Amino acid sequence: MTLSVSVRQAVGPEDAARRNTQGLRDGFVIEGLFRPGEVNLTYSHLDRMIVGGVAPTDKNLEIGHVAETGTDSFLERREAAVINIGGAGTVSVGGRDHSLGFQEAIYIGMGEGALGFASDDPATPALFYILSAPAHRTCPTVHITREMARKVHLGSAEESNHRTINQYVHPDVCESCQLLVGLTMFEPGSVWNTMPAHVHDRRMEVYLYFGMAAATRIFHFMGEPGETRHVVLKNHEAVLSPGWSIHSGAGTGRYAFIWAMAGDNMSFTDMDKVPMDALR
Ligand SMILES: O=C(O)C(=O)C[C@H](O)C(=O)CO
Ligand SMILES: [Zn+2]
Repeated sequence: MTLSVSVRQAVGPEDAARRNTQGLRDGFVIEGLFRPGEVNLTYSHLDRMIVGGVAPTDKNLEIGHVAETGTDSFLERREAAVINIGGAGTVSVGGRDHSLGFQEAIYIGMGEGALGFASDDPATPALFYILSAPAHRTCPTVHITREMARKVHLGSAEESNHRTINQYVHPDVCESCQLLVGLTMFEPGSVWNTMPAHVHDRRMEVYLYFGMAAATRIFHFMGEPGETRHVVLKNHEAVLSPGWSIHSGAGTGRYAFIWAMAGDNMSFTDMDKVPMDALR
């Protein structure tokens, strides 16, 4: 089977607070995203965000019909973004090929038809990370380079959170209906992301952690501010964040992460900051 889809129902805060470690992972953590030669999608009922990984080897892979969307083709009523975090590869959109190098992205507008994926060299396969949300109009498909991303510098070495947020799918870079996508990178020695923490009930969010050594782990914090929990994540694991949950992490070593949001508005800065005294 080259295409598999798993469905995640929405989990509320009271339910999450009662779950043990495995229960939290079952509800929120996405493991095994990049399986060689496969397309692996998770359909989340949080704003109907689809989170996927495609790792082509010697054969090209395709996303055409996805039964869970109830439409003839995957993008009939959806938009998507793809970021490559592996070797060089090609994404075919509506019959046109786009070469994507490491950390390059493509925004794909609604109605573009089937998507094709290929690696330039099966020995160093491309790792295409996919995010897709329902759309209400077609925005132009745009190839987004690392240079095009809007940069926001945050934090400091003293607070161990000196980092740059690279906003790839953002109104200042390209149009989209509801997707906002970016990639956060750290200065050496900085390990904390998104602390002080925030919530945004208007939008869900999903984090994919990558660029980690095999033994590195992320302690990812989630939950309502007064009822926090954590999950321990390794390289290439993603975690879903409902609007009511903080989403913050600390790494035991070097890492980067891709964040993506969908929901009621497109305002990256629309966040409710959580005062330190409110965290428990
Ligand atoms: O490092 C950070 O802080 C982030 O990257 C935060 C995310 O972009 C986010 O949570 C946006 O709502
Ligand atoms: Zn956020």
